[in-house]
Amino acid sequence: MTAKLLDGNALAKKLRADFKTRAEALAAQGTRPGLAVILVGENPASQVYVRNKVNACAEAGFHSVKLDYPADAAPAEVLAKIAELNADPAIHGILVQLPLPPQFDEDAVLEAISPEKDVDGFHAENVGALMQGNPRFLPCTPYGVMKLLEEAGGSLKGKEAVVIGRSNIVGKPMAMLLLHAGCTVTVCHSQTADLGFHTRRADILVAAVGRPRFVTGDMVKPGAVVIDVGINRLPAEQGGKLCGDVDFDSVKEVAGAITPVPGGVGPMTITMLLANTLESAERAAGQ
Ligand SMILES: NC(=O)C1=CN([C@@H]2O[C@H](COP(=O)(O)OP(=O)(O)OC[C@H]3O[C@@H](n4cnc5c(N)ncnc54)[C@H](OP(=O)(O)O)[C@@H]3O)[C@@H](O)[C@H]2O)C=CC1
Ligand SMILES: Nc1nc(=O)c2c([nH]1)NC[C@@H]1CN(c3ccc(C(=O)N[C@@H](CCC(=O)O)C(=O)O)cc3)C=[N+]21
Ligand SMILES: [Mg+2]
Repeated sequence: MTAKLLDGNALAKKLRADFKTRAEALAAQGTRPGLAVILVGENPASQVYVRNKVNACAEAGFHSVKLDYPADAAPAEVLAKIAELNADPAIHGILVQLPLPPQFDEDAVLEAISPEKDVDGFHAENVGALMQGNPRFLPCTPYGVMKLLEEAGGSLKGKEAVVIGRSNIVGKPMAMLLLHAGCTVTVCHSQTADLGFHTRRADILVAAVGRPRFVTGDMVKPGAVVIDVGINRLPAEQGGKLCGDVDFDSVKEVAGAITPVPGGVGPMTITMLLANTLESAERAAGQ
């Protein structure tokens, strides 16, 4: 292995210790940071992430509430709960786990969250603010990736960054943060002609594709920083393990630095959710 391992668990641990100190200080003044997580349906992967989020809150001394709804829940019921949480002074962050079941209009649900409590950064007002360069909350996964890049060291200015994926929750905000950091950014997707041409030019390569081991060593520029956002569960006959969108074994021999899965971007996503919730609580307390 030639690549340096970018350890998301270690960085998450370091940052969360600081958040805990700040949360205790704020609580001593009467404001304990509070996060509400809404989960609709029984998707087992979503249940794991939501449980991780709630546990992370408890460890950092945050207040949290987990609200579970059955897969056939009426959208009006969830929207009424969001309105209640918007008005609840003990709650500084509201997260609705995506994807939602088909009877829901996802955009309508995201717009119902108060932008001041939208710690995912998915509300249209916050997406617009990010694009204009005045972000209120940075979306957690791209924010976590920026922290990992900081840890990798070196300036981002003038670097070639290539993002594979253009979703609203990862690819697009990731490209925006890299652009603001001074990278020259290319966004690739399923219609990109000659993906390898782009990826082999990348000093920083971010894979958010949703396909196991999609990025192989031959697609990577020697010395590049490779960030694996993908979370894929392999079928039972292949061991049932989690794996990323990057073929770790071949890419680690070419890249200069690489994130593992698990233990890379995933724990940093949860960490930046805590960061945003704390920030929101500090704003609510007038700090
Ligand atoms: N670690 C974490 O904290 C998080 C991890 N994830 C994981 O990250 C991955 C991506 O998530 P998300 O963005 O929501 O996924 P989406 O399915 O919404 O987006 C995937 C993107 O990959 C593109 N794509 C698909 N196939 C190809 C291909 N053959 N060549 C080039 N591009 C392709 C799609 O292109 P097109 O737009 O043309 O369809 C799309 O833009 C998933 O594995 C997900 O589980 C997601 C969120 C947080
Ligand atoms: N409104 C909303 N906000 C999100 O931030 C959001 C979402 N919906 N829907 C789904 C994706 C996915 N996501 C992950 C978070 C943590 C891990 C994580 O902790 N991963 C661990 C392993 C977890 C495991 O063992 O399964 C790791 O990579 O080490 C993974 C994925 C947040 N998402
Ligand atoms: Mg999607």
